Amino acid sequence: MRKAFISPTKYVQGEDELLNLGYFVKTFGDSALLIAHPDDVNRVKDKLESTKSKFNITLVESGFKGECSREEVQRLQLLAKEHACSCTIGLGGGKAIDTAKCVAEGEALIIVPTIAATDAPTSHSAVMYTPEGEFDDYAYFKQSPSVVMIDTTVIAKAPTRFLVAGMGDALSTYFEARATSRSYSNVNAGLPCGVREGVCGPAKGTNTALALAKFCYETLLNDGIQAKVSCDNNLVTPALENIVEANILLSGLGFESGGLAAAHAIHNGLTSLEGTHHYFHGEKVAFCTIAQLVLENAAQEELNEVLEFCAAVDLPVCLADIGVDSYTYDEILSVAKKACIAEESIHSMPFPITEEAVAAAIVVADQMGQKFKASKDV
Ligand SMILES: NC(=O)c1ccc[n+]([C@@H]2O[C@H](COP(=O)([O-])OP(=O)(O)OC[C@H]3O[C@@H](n4cnc5c(N)ncnc54)[C@H](O)[C@@H]3O)[C@@H](O)[C@H]2O)c1
Ligand SMILES: [Zn+2]
Repeated sequence: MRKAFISPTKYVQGEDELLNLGYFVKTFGDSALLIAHPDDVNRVKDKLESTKSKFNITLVESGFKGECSREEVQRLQLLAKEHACSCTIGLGGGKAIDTAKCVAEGEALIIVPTIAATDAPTSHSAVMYTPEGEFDDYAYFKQSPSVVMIDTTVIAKAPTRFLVAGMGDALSTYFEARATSRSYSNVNAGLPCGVREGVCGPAKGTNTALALAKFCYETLLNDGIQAKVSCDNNLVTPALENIVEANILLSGLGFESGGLAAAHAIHNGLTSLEGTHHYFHGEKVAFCTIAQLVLENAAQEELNEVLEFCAAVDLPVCLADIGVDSYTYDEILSVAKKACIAEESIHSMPFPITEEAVAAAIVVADQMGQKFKASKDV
């Protein structure tokens, strides 16, 4: 059986790690294109100035506009060429990071997340949008980033809601990898080699990736609550460090090499409900994890464990928690239809999928979440 595993060449995290950025730039040359929103640059301005002068490098600021679109990628690639930059840096949230991946096209790329809200940093893929923010396409590159470096002091100072959303994204990782492994479905780590070009065929997940995904879930249960309190107080603690690692490294390796299944497909389906648009990716994924557990009729004990965790760290457990206060069955069926299109990862579940079964799982997950909340209120 053909299996694949993919990861960044180097992952490093620590307090004030940003001060070492110049060292990593220097391994490629003397200058880097800095893809970052001006607000995010300002947040870490002192550290950037310090590393620039210590390592004698130039950072070409790009005024990133905030969306990973074809137009923005083209503009930034021209800028990199004009300034003959030796490498690309993506600094900020998932959108700046994905844009940097598109600009670098798998070469000489340093990723510096300033929030731990998604598992985008380590992956060799990017999600592209139109300049207006509508989904456009997925892009896959020949390699993952060369370096992923995380300054935990910066993450601890960012609003806690980002860290908690990252826990929501990481929450689905084990359950989706487990489903993918049970169905022997293909994983993203096998892309783009083969599948698109027809060269060497798709690949299944490794035992390694499944073990990392499981450890990701265990870390959330062990350290999630304390990490949230640490972030509320802008402090770095071992628990916060463990959660940063879980949200970014374990979840990133887990989803790319372990596989996605129902939770992320239902998340994509939910974009058809306007109310959800104001919520973060990971917040929606948390509810969708509950929906996947209902869809696969997971043990009640497991469902309760996930509900307890979500409630403890303030992640959504029902549709009202992600902006959907009321709905009709037809609206939920249209979410399910979108989640079930042929290309979606929901077909990695280890049993045949119907739109009606998915709609039922969403409604029942919502009811379970509401009941759980009500039981906590009394
Ligand atoms: N490629 C992948 O593998 C992958 C995986 C998951 C998500 N994604 C993509 O990631 C994107 C979502 O990422 P996101 O949730 O990080 O959103 P985002 O990139 O839009 O960032 C959210 C906001 O936080 C701000 N920000 C960054 N650092 C900050 C800090 N320290 N303090 C305060 N604010 C700060 C950003 O400027 C931005 O305004 C989506 O486009 C999604 O498709 C990609
Ligand atoms: Zn995700």
